[in-house]
Amino acid sequence: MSTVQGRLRIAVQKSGRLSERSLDLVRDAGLRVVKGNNDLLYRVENYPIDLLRVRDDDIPTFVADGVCDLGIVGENVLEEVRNGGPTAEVLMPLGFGRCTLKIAIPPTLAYDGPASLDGLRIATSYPKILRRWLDERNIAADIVTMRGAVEVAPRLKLASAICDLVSTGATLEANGLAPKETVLDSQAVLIKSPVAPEAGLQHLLDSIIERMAGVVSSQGAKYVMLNAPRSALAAITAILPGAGAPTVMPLAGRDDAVAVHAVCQEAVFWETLERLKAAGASAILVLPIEKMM
Ligand SMILES: Nc1ncnc2c1ncn2[C@@H]1O[C@H](COP(=O)(O)OP(=O)(O)OP(=O)(O)O)[C@@H](O)[C@H]1O
Ligand SMILES: O=P(O)(O)OC[C@H]1O[C@H](OP(=O)(O)OP(=O)(O)O)[C@H](O)[C@@H]1O
Ligand SMILES: [Mg+2]
Repeated sequence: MSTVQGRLRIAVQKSGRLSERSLDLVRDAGLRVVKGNNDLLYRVENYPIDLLRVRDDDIPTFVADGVCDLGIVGENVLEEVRNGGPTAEVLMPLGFGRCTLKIAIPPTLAYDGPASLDGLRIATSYPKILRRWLDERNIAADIVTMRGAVEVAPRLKLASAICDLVSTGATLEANGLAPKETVLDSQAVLIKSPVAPEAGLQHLLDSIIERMAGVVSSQGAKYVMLNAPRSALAAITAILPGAGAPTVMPLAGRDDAVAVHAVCQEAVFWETLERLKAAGASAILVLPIEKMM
């Protein structure tokens, strides 16, 4: 049994880059989170659920071992912590915490592809992922494991290259390093324990997962309504970004035109509206979607 005293547990990062968005997801799924005196555990007041707030490195293990039923963690951490034992199941990517694990070098180092790393020392917080990447390419390099501030390693002559997370690239630039290889693309994912909750909580667990999937898929989605000449219907439908089959309805007193309603899964830009208008659409409305299931 993974649960304690009839409550589900969700592991989230306590304080860091994923904390706020993880809490947002939990709240958007309809869970009312109460911050009590206990910093490690936040209670959900409208369901028997607790949020366990921990270091992100511990989340995969907590979920794999059944200490928590669900967890929100970066793919980079999940990959690094992976061992031979039971593993958490990845349910879905969450669309935030996007970053890339990259190998970067100072400009003074000659670089002509991954083979140039042979015989070098590379500093990283992700020794296992890096070792696998190097082994797959038959590169023999030394790995220096650092917990943080990896980007200073070349300046301290601790290593010739680094392998670290990058999003905007500002940290690399500030340290005079240039990215050369992508080792892993990462984002936050929802993970589930292989250990089933007690029978009475299975339904709640399924429902929370379904709600979270709804929150994620409605992110950025828009509801588009417009009027279109019947003759331009095919052209207009083709312009709507990421829309399935739209709903087409008659317009009172107008045989030549229809109303079109569609859920667009991709961003609807001003350019999209201009193209729709040029194709004959009028009275175009773009509305946010609050919930989707
Ligand atoms: N620059 C970035 N941009 C976007 N996402 C990032 C960036 N750096 C890291 N991340 C993602 O956010 C996760 C958490 O990053 P953070 O820096 O808060 O971790 P941490 O310092 O290891 O925190 P903890 O104290 O929980 O161990 C990373 O594992 C990664 O998935
Ligand atoms: O490409 P950038 O946008 O500059 O982001 C990259 C930086 O972000 C991460 O560190 P973070 O700021 O989370 O601090 P940490 O090293 O203390 O975890 C990562 O380790 C890099 O240092
Ligand atoms: Mg960490």
